[in-house]
Amino acid sequence: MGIVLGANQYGKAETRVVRIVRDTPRHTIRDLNVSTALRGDFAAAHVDGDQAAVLPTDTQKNTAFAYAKRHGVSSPEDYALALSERLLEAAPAATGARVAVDEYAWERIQVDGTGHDHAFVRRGQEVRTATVGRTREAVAVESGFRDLVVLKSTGSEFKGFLRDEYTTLAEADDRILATSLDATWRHRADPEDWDASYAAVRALVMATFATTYSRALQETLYAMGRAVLEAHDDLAEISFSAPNKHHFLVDLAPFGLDNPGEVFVAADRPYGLIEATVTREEP
Ligand SMILES: O=c1[nH]c(=O)c2[nH]c(=O)[nH]c2[nH]1
Repeated sequence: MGIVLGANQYGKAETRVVRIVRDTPRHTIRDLNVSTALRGDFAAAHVDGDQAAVLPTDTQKNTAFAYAKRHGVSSPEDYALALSERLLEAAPAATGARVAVDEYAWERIQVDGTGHDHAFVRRGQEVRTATVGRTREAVAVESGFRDLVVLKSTGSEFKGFLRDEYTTLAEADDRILATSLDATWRHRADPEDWDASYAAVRALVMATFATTYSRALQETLYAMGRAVLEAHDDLAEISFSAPNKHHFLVDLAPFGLDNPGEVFVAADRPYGLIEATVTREEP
């Protein structure tokens, strides 16, 4: 039996691109981590050592910087759309390009109640993500975030679960629910404003987390997904990955203290990992 090359792709991972707009004294900043990959007919490079069709990863990195200037970064999605188009143009052997962008948010430093023109502080919350997958026929855009850490100190229970001889978990009527949420959502139409679309989905996810009584993290994920798809007709699907950051009640009885849901130990590992996609029914 012969040996053949299977699936392959190549590109430059984690190019750190920082774009400042300084046309006026009030600057803006977009801080990106950009990964590009090409796939297609690159068999000769693998099998014969022939680089004729290979657009170097160094060039892909340079293009990421050049496009931050030429095209600009009005949003991670818009930038990734432009960069993916250019990479397909530049590499005729490629059938597909994938551009994945992480964005780190900065906000203006407040001085005497106003945001400074050119001094910023890193906003330490989630990382925003955008991924464009482009072929010569089609383009798909996914937006999302990683590591949005949220917690509610009541309004969450977990009970009525299946028990067997290895089950020791006590039923919880009122527990802490905490997670470091990852989410990605797939667009079926481009919104007018990528930043506004991102902000709206993020806000809705958080509001639903806050206001939905949770009988399990599974129910919370579904509620968040349903709320997003109901409100945003332009989205096809949303997926969540949510580690259940367990908070266990500490037994303070040895110290003569009661503990009605006040002192917890935040456990590190292991953690439950709850994942779900919420999608639309086939027509
Ligand atoms: O929200 C939860 N879902 C589970 O499936 C689960 N399993 C578990 O032990 N605790 C929890 N919590």
